[in-house]
Amino acid sequence: MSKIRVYEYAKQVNKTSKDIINKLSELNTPVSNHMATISDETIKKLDQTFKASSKEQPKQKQESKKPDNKKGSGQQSSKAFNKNKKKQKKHDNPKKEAPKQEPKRANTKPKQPEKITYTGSITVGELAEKLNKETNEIIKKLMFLGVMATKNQDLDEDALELICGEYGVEVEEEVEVDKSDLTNYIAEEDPEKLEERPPVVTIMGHVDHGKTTLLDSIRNTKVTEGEAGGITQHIGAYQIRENDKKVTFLDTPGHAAFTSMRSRGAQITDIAILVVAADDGVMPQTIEAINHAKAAEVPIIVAVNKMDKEGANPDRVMQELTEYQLIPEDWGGDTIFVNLSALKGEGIDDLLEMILLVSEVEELKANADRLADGTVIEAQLDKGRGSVASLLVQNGTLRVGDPIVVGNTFGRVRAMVNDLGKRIKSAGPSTPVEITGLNDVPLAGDRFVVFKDEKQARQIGEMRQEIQLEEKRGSQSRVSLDDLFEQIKQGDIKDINVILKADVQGSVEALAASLQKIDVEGVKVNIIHTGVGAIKESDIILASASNAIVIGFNVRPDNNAKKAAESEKVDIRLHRVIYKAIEEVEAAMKGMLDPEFEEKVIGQVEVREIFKVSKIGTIAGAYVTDGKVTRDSGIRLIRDGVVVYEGEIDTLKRYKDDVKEVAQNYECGITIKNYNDIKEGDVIEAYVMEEVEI
Ligand SMILES: Nc1nc2c(ncn2[C@@H]2O[C@H](COP(=O)(O)OP(=O)(O)OP(=O)(O)O)[C@@H](O)[C@H]2O)c(=O)[nH]1
Repeated sequence: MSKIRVYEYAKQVNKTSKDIINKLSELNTPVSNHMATISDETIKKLDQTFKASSKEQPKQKQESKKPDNKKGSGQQSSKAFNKNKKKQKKHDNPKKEAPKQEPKRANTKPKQPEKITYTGSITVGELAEKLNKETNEIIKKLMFLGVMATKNQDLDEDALELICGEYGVEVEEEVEVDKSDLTNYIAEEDPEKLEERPPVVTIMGHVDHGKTTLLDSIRNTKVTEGEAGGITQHIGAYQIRENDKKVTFLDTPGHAAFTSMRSRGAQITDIAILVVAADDGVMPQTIEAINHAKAAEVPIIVAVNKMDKEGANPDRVMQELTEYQLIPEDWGGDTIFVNLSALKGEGIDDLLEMILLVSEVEELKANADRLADGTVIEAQLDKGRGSVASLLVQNGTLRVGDPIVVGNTFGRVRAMVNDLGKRIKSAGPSTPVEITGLNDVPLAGDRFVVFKDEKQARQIGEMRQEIQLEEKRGSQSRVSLDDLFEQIKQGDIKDINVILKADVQGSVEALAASLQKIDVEGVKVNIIHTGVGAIKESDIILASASNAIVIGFNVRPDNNAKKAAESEKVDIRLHRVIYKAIEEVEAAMKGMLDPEFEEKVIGQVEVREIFKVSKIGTIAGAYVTDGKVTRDSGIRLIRDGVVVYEGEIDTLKRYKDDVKEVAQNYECGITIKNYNDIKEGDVIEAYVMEEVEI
């Protein structure tokens, strides 16, 4: 028998959940609430009490519920009743009708639906409507069940199930299908058709520990061995053959690419090779790599590299790694360690053997006999070929001519090339290929799905493109230090969001603290994310999502981050000196608050006479030769073509009157603020500052 919950049982025997709970505690099998499940044995005991009399139940229920009807469900039935008796006269009192309702009851019952559905969430009021009940009745029932809720409150799943259970109504959440979601178009797997597939391997480890050398070494010894005549083609991954089995290596070493893929929801790695140099031991990026692999729940094989070097100490590496729960089999753990020299090509066979072993244990499977889906490894625009994307087929078989949606792009697979530069017609699971034929360039980590029908692929692709465009349009234009002023002026931003990456934690903290102290007229720096290490694609995605600028201190963006920053239009600022970084942000903020002004000369005045007045200073008796001079204009005093003073007008008079401006061909008296050394023959140039339209 399947599990039954207290409220379900209560419903079966026409009792309240509370009755059942009380009975259960009497039977010494107490339960915590109405949702508790009851065992078969307990059910038997309950049956003895409740089912023995259940034959009489309906009658009993009707009788016992009679008084109730007036308060609770009675209201509901009166509503239903009124609905059924539309022609009934208005002055009819439903209460009076109550006794008459009784036989009619059976007819009104279908009014309560057998099943209700909802999407997302449902309020008490909405539920009442769906159940065809009065809201008050639902609220009361909920109270009785220990749930306090008002009409407009959302009900959680438990409460919803509970109350619908009380009414004997089935409830189901309707999940809205997102038509643009590619995963909806991946057909359900037929387990019968699953077959072993090659593992996909990523090589990770600390800088200079030999990741690239190892990748090259494997490729050189293994690829060319089997496939003579091929010309190595960099498509982001390659495949080798060992003991008649294939292994796929992603050839962007390091965990940056691995993580940026993961941040986009793509999980393509089956096995991580952790390269640790035997002469150097565990280093910061070794630990990062371990954490990334663990977070992705990918099995790790440790490759202790540079064994040929003097000072190589594999035991030390093993010892150090025990701290991170990577314990060799010899020491009672389950981590595979392989000693090798990538440079000399020694130990490579052992490593491959171990990869095949782990992959066997992992039981990696796929179905080649279906439409393909997988992930973009990398993509770019090629001048001659247009959009070129390297894809890893993860399931199914990809064929030339297939209608395909890749991320927000779509098309038909026009040409397909493998890692040896050979044109191929089809590619099965775990195969990396490079394709052309897409209408645009997708991003690394994007998912691809093949469609049967080209029309549908186009439709879905266009829908996805449209959504992406909408998102772009809807999102604020990106902040950049260059146009910060404009955006603040328009009231678009109040805080400047910053993502901070630095080489060491100390710098992160110092820079973050200083940036946060900047306050230019209420506009502040808001640090939304900090981290140590290179600027990664995930930083850019975060910046793009939160309209932030990225500041890198002694670090640089990796390639994926650069590409993403370009496409997402995220402003990256790189610095090597802390105060310069602070200065730049502060200057941009001040710049934005002090709008740019441009000087505009409005007139020329000739000094013709000088009057020295003891209390006032020097007054220039002058004549406006060109334009005009105004009371609030700035002035430049020019003597023999040289600016001798720059300042402001103090007083401007015509005869004895203060005036605001004096026009061309008029005489005036001028004093200059804080300056008395005016001479006959000087020229006063008057100018104003005008705000520049940006
Ligand atoms: N002696 C010796 N040197 C090695 C071995 N493997 C790699 N090296 C050397 O170590 C240096 C770094 O190797 P890479 O393969 O570039 O290291 P990496 O981990 O890819 O470095 P990054 O790409 O900078 O992270 C190079 O000078 C290699 O020649 C090895 O097995 N033995």
